[in-house]
Amino acid sequence: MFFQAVTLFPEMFAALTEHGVSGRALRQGLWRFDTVNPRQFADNRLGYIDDRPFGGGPGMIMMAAPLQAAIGFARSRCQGDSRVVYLSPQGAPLTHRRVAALAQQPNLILLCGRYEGVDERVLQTHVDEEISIGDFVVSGGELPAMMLMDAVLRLLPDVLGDSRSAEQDSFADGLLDCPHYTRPAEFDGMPVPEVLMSGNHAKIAEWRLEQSLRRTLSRRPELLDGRMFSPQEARLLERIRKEQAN
Ligand SMILES: c1cc(-c2cnc[nH]2)ccn1
Repeated sequence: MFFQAVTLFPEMFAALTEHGVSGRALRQGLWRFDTVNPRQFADNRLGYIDDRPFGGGPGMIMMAAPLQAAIGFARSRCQGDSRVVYLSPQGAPLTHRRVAALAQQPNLILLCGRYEGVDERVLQTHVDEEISIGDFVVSGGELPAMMLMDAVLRLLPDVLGDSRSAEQDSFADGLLDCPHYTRPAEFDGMPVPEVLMSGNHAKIAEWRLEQSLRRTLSRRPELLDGRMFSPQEARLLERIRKEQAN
């Protein structure tokens, strides 16, 4: 996977490239990263890359030409297909399913806007999809881009070192994750659920699945809409729903 970020703040991406699982994987060569700063493509002496919005209104808009040139340069560095993603509150919500699809791409170019946004004409001609990480506005696309990158990188082979971790993540099976515990066995007078100390791996797995179903049903019931259930999941759901009905 070759990630490129079109960004006015390339140094922000150190959060991913110099730290944690993603930084280690980068050093191991499991993925590649580079940035392109639109300011180097400004077609004026002072490096302007934004201007006032036609029609008036607050703030500035990023101009189309420097962004188009930056995206073109990023694409020229890709071997094979590349996909351009613009991070914006107007985009389609990022879900695990979308992350898994993006993880299949060899080259992803992430366009990070600043100011009040970017000229619509570059979105219409050079962006393949718009993605939102939530219904809120932040100062720019860089943090949303890093969240998308982190979620994608966790799904790449060998990045986590233990593939079970990604499978256990919330949403990996369409359910919220179960509760987790570690030492001490009693903390602040609160014990660890006995089943987790039993050494019975089948019972532990069933307890964890039941907890995931309970948590999903109570916190995000819409995630269960249209989802297929295994016989074990259906049995556990039936038991939970009966219990809640009484
Ligand atoms: C993706 C991008 C953004 C965003 C980009 N620039 C300001 N906010 C917000 C949510 N999801």
